Amino acid sequence: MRAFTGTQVREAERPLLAAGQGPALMRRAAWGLAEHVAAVLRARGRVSGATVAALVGTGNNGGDALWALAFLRRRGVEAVAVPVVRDDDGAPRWHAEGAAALRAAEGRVADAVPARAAVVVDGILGTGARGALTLPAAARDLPAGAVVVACDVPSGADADTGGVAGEVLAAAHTVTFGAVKTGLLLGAGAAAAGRVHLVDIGLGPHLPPEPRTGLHGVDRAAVRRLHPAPAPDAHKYTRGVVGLAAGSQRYPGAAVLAVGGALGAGAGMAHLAGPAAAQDLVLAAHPAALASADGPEPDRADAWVVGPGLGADAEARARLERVLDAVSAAGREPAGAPAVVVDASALELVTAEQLTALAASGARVVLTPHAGEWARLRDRLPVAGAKDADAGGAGELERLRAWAAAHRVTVLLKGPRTLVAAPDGEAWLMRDGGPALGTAGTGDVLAGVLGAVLAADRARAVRAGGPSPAAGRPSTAALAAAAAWLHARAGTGPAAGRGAVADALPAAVGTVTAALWWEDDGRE
Ligand SMILES: NC(=O)C1=CN([C@@H]2O[C@H](COP(=O)(O)OP(=O)(O)OC[C@H]3O[C@@H](n4cnc5c(N)ncnc54)[C@H](O)[C@@H]3O)[C@@H](O)[C@H]2O)[C@@H](O)CC1
Repeated sequence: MRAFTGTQVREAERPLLAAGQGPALMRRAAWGLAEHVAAVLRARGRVSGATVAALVGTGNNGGDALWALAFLRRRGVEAVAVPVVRDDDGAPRWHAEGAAALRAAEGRVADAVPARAAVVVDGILGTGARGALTLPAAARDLPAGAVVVACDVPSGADADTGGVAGEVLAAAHTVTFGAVKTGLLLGAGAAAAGRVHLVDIGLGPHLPPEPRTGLHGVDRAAVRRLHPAPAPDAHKYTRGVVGLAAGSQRYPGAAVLAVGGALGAGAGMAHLAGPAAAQDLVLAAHPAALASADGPEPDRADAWVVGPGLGADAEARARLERVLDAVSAAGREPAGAPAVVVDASALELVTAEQLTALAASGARVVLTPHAGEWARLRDRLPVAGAKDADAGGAGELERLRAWAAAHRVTVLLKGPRTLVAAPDGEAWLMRDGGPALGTAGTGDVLAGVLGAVLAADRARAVRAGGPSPAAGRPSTAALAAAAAWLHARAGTGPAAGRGAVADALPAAVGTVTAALWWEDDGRE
């Protein structure tokens, strides 16, 4: 799935409209809308005899709603159109052909939504909305039991950003046309959209093809491609070695969680670089792990995870530097630089110069802040244009993209929904997380999972003859999204431990990864 801004969808429609296909597109959209409304009615009882009202605005969004009412009328629905704008002479100001279709189907026009309405279609505003909306009176007192189904976009939500400048009409379902709009997935727009259903109206070939536009969604099938089962002849080195600079005298537990995440996600080897206290805990919890003061040999690691439980003292800074030096040095080796995950404490320490050096080394670099770390990162390493954007919706996405581009690193912003943005603008949204993962320590596990996913990718590339960004190699942002999906499934799916405490998460990651890899040969 890839979502596009409302503006991109309007661009895609333009040649079709110029070719006179507007009415056909509208009928296709309205047909899909009517189908979804009928499904809602069926789930609640009968279609025929039910009442559906539509709040109808002045533009094509209202036109869709009028056509949908006309189609529903033919299925025995009582169809009631409520115009939200009337001219001085009292005539509704709305889509003329849509209104004619409704009249021909013997639909009604009323000033208010009847109390018996089972569904209210919101056809007030779609992608043509500009600025703040004040809800019309007819949208204020809807019958308590009526299900609101938004036509294309919930009125009041910005189809590009998900921002809501004024009022918004919250829906249980949004039936959207041509492509999922980013504003339905982000910010307040996502909250107002309810469940999103896509109706294909044939825009596919006209939408921008480049991966850096739009917003990618991640699902199980994508993760199977991005983090595939090891090759039949795989061994620990070809499955990827993860080095972890994690844990400290003060925070040894973070090392246990990060190492657990890496092992759970199937790393061939996880090797802690840390102080004695962290080494002891890691080995007690994960006998399969290695632990030493310095971690793997610089040319052995396929990915480094630096930061969980590192602390903020001079020693932490020195450990971060050691990892970054090792990565930059390895960048000159034939095998190229290992990937780096910069997490937790390391996000508070890393400098702009270090990020520049990492980018120059050719390493895949992913920073994994949560909201608080992201705010501090932006303050500490500011980027022009990325500061004042509206943080409520896709403003956040644009800010992430701008920051990632300026520092030439991929950023994974974790939270109930996780956004990933790459320097070239490629962006991913992972929506399967949620509050179950909002406890201390889950981020450490994610850092380890991401380390394993990046390490496996590099090890595959080395085997294939070199880690240069050969065609067909997945993007860093895609790999980061895959790691976030594994982590979210582990925290929220059937594999999640009771109470969803981070301590149980690595084992759940193992269950999810094993199911992903071996399900076809019955080893689940
Ligand atoms: N263009 C196309 O090819 C297709 C468009 N479709 C529908 O058309 C919609 C876009 O239609 P339009 O471009 O006519 O735009 P809309 O119907 O979204 O809104 C435009 C109207 O709303 C008014 N308006 C804008 N902002 C307002 C605000 N803040 N408060 C009050 N009134 C405001 C404008 O003055 C204008 O009259 C899409 O969302 C979709 O539902 C579909 O029929 C599919 C095909």
